[in-house]
Amino acid sequence: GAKWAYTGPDGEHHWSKHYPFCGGTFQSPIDIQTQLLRFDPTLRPIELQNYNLSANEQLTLGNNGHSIQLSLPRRMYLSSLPHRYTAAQLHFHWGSEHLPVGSEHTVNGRQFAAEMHMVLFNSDKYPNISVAADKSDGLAVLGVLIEVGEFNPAFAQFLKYIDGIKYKDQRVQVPAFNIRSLLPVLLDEYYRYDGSLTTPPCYPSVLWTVFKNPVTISLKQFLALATAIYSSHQQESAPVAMNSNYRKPQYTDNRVVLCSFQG
Ligand SMILES: NS(=O)(=O)c1c(F)c(F)c(S(=O)(=O)CCO)c(N[C@H]2CCc3ccccc32)c1F
Ligand SMILES: [Zn+2]
Repeated sequence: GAKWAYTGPDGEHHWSKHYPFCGGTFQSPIDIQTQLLRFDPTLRPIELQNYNLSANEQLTLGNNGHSIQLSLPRRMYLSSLPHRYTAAQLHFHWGSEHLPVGSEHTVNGRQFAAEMHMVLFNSDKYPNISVAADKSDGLAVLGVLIEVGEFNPAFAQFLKYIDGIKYKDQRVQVPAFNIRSLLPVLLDEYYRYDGSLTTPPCYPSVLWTVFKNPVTISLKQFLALATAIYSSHQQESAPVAMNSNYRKPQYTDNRVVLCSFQG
């Protein structure tokens, strides 16, 4: 499809020219206003199956020009939703060295340093993520807010390989690890709403789950994300640093954000 970016003439205010859904409804991310949340007692703790991967298995870590993404094995899935959602990939959104705020979802207007997204597709109904991507019940994304603080040994498991994916379309194989360790401790405290992909083609096909509790990474780990990655190919003369790869909050309109917790 047509190229898009986070700034300049192909930036987010121009996405809808080539990707009409980006100018539509049910868009993500949004600002989560905690005073307007509705507690829903039917929201069960998130349950991931087969996330404890063994080190003799390998995952593909890649730079797709918009983010860094880690492939996930198809045997990993979410079992706590009405349909089985099978894992596809996880990727990140972050700020820049000089502006360490880069999450997509905000909470009461507060933007966090970064955000991790685990993308899953409805494998009860669709054969793969590409077919599921534009179906209203096609995708589920788990969002994890990231703050700068304590060193995160789980993130280190793949961050130590990012010098191999500095440029667009580079990929490396990394030893698999326990993907659960990337998620917050409490999987029963989250926000839930209907939204979209936050990148073109912005399909309104995502059941969003954003965990209430952030995880932390160290400043050094944040800077690795914000300074070591380029959205340009290696052979290009002018390297373009990949940072601030986040879409701004969209209109909530009359969507109600549910929450799985009280108080
Ligand atoms: N923030 S987000 O969760 O909405 C989101 C992204 F931010 C993002 F960058 C990607 S991508 O594939 O890495 C690049 C552009 O699609 C995807 N990729 C998904 C979307 C559709 C699709 C189809 C095949 C493989 C991956 C994806 C995504 F779901
Ligand atoms: Zn994302």
